[in-house]
Amino acid sequence: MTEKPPPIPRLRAMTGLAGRFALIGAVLGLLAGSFAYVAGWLSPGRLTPERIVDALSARGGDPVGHRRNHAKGVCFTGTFEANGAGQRLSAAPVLAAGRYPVVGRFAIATGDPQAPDASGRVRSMAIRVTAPDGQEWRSGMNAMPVFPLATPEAFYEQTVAARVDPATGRPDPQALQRFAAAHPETAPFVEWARTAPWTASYAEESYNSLNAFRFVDAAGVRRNVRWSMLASVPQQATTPAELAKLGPDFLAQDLMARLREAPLRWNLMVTVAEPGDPVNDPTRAWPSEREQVQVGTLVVERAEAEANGPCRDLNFDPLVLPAGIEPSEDPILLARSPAYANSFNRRESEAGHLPAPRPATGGAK
Ligand code: HEM
Repeated sequence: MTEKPPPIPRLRAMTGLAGRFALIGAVLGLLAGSFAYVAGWLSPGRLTPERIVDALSARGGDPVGHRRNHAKGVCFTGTFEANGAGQRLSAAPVLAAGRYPVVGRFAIATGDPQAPDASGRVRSMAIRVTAPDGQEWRSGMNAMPVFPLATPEAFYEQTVAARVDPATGRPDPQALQRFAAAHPETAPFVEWARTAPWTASYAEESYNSLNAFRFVDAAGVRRNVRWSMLASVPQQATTPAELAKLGPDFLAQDLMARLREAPLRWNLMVTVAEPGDPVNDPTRAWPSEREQVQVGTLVVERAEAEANGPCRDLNFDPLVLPAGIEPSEDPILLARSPAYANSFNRRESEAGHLPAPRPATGGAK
């Protein structure tokens, strides 16, 4: 039997090198494949954050330099005063009795940063509460009791159906009707939009998490919850026709006028689900008799125009949560985080179109 001569050192070095190149090539190929997968190139029909935000951007004119949804808003700063009652439900540091700084934003759910305020049926409050150890609780809440849709796919389809037809300046009514007929789950939201009073003030609205989350107490016990910021200013019902007479920007003007007189307060109420309550479907409200715990008060002290305000470069990603608060498996909630990141990346990279030059200190967050 003849033995194979050992490879000469140079050849051995080369085969070693070829092996390493092959490995690097394989790793690069895998990486490229994963990027292509995430970007949706391998399955053009798949719904990606990019496609959702493209659809939001295409409803009217693309709001370059602005949020692709809730594009018109105003920044605020204030304090969350936790009373400690929330600690029974969650070990989150911002629920331990104490006062924590807040940066927030009120907005209307529109794709147009110049939309007249009277056109905004859905108003919102977003907050970032920071604990002394740096942990943050970010939350985006809307002033309606339920969300219209239960899946990101339905959200996407509705956004496409609501696209403004350049010929008429309005969405195609037939496309909207077809969408509504195919989505009976929108009924509770539609009923709210038809019957709930319109108000002339962000201060008169209460704001709801709509998605469910999980509170984890110090012993590791998990409970399904939703939360609401309850207004302390009574509602004064008005009509869209009356609101239109107040000019396009009455919401920010009203907020600033009120804050020149005194701070504004909202009570943070946590609602605890019972077994069987729908946790992964924000179109369905929970029964009104569920346990509610008031865990603190949001005190809004100061409002500033968004153009150069402290909320402009913030992403109120609802999955930035402190230890003690976890997401549910609600597909809408899980789709929000990557869509907000995509919208955030677009607007932050459109520096020339930002509402005002970026301040010298402090970048995007
Ligand atoms: C699949 C469902 C949803 C999608 C794709 C979506 C998408 C978006 C996007 C892209 C933004 C702009 C983010 C940014 O540039 O910072 C936004 C803002 C916002 N969304 Fe949603 N959203 C969804 C569902 C919801 C739900 C269920 C709520 C519940 C309350 C909500 C509340 C808000 C609020 C409050 C803002 C404004 C945040 C701010 O003031 O910066 N969204 N949404």
